[in-house]
Amino acid sequence: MTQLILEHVAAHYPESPQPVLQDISFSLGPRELCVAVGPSGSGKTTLLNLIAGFIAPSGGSITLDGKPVTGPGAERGVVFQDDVLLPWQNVLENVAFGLKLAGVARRQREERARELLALVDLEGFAPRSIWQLSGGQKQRVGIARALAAEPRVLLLDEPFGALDAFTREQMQELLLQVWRRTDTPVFLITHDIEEAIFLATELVLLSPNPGRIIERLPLDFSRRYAQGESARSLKSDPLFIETREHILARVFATRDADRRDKQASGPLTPVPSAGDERQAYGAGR
Ligand SMILES: Nc1ncnc2c1ncn2[C@@H]1O[C@H](COP(=O)(O)OP(=O)(O)OP(=O)(O)O)[C@@H](O)[C@H]1O
Repeated sequence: MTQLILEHVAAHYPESPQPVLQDISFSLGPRELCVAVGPSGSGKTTLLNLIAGFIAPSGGSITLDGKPVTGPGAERGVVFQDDVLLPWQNVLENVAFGLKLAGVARRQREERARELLALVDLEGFAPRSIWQLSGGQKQRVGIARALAAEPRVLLLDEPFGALDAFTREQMQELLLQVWRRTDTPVFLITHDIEEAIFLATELVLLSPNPGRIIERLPLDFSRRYAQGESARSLKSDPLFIETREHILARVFATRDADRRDKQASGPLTPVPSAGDERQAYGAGR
């Protein structure tokens, strides 16, 4: 049973005067989908990069099934916001690329890639070129490619951030279908609070300066979706709206505290309107 455990993790870039992340502890187990949400600069990407093994923590520990994470590895599949697919290869070859590098025979890897394309609703797209795909389709290829090596954990860095609102909602539902069918634990970061509440079985709310967890919230909207409730009815459920307003209030409260600290020590910064801010956190729809 997969278990990713972070204990008192800290991160410090040599250039920055204070830690970027401080005292981060949480775990991710089977059938869980952990979403880290927080304003820009709260360290979301840094956290994902630590789990992926792209950077090393300056304190604390990260283990996957008891083994310390010391660098990138095939047991952690990563999908980025602007997933870089190989433009000179077709869709099938892109999905099978990691398997080719791992020495898997052509027939086997193509069979596996076709299964994954079916999983992300891209049957029939195998021979297409990358430039013939929409943004949402490219992200689906990215998810299929990340799953090809049968990772024990799937890590997604703002995977739907560049998509229009409609495609984004479709992709959220697709991700939940993939999550339910593969049983792969997922760690996802986003700045979109509504997306976080819809997808998470546990929501981790980060606050900046230094990045730290200010709230952990168990949620069950994604499980209810997996059991057949529609996304629309879940997102208009009074509990969903109450949770969204609660998280927004916490984000604004820490933002205000942060701004007071900055104004006490420097020149005034322009204050965005409340509407702009709700939009920035995906709550203006
Ligand atoms: N390679 C780096 N070197 C130095 N500082 C960095 C580096 N990467 C990020 N930072 C700083 O660390 C802080 C957290 O950045 P990070 O990208 O992890 O936050 P984020 O929450 O993902 O932000 P966003 O939502 O804007 O992507 C920021 O202040 C950023 O400037």
